[in-house]
Amino acid sequence: MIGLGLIGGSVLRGAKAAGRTVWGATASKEDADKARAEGFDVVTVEEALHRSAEALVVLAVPLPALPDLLRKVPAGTRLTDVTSVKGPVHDAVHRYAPEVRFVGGHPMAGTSRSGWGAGSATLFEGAAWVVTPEEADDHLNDVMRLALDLKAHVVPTTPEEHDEAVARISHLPHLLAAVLAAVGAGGGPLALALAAGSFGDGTRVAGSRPELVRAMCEGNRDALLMAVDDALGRLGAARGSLASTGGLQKTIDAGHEGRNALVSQPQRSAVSIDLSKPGALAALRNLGSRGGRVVGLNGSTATAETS
Ligand SMILES: O=C(O)C(=O)C[C@]1(C(=O)O)C=C[C@@H](O)C=C1
Repeated sequence: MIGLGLIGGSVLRGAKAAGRTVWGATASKEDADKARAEGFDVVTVEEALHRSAEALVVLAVPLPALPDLLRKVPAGTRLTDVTSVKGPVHDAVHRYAPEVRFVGGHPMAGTSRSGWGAGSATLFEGAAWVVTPEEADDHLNDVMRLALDLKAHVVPTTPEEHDEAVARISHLPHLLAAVLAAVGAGGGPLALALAAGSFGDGTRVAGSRPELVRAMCEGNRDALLMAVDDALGRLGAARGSLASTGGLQKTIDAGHEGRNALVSQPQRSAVSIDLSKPGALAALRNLGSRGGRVVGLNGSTATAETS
């Protein structure tokens, strides 16, 4: 594990709790000291990469730190990551570490707190863990096994589809939370004194570390711009309705439907995917694109649920 912040620290703790042999490395002395105090084996980044020949290496560093790190990764290393954007990470791996074996990863869990102290072994329980494989092979199986050990379910897809989806459901919400928090605070002390559930829920992630949010949003610029345009179009229509034309109900109904689709439990059917057969990669991507997920792995057979 390289990077021992919220996500890296949680993967390290969860993997240890699942009975794996783990070690971590971080450039942050503060996170390293805290992890060592909890009994974790923390080494230098160089030592972690040196030990990496037999290990699955998880990179949990912010996107801007990846190129320098990737240049140091030995050829043949089995690598995954937890970065919230996938297209730029795949591009960086192809460019700076073309000889490594890489499966992109993104666990869909977090809190607005950061650093080793905010992590927990159970952070990923019940969460979606995206994988963006370029091949269906033993390395992909190892990455999926890690996610399943941490009690997440695996959603396989392509980097492009991932980036478009998370622009809508993660990066845009962070921007909207920032805007909403600023608008609310603009109402002064009375507005903040009255703030209750809706303001608190809608602005929670505005409490995240600003530089991490910026890196996340800028890392997915193109897809996020499209999501922002969609949001501005809807907000503009809502404003027009409110100011003059009527029809506000349409905007609110569309939101109500979107929320219902999120909270309603889809009917899921169980399927098996033989990962040793040609066509397994397409079958996995197809599963994920339709909202399905892998929930178990037995040898080279994935147990999956379609939605
Ligand atoms: O729950 C939170 O605090 C989060 O922000 C988690 C969240 C998100 O839901 O947008 C944020 C970034 C991660 O890459 C995945 C998930």
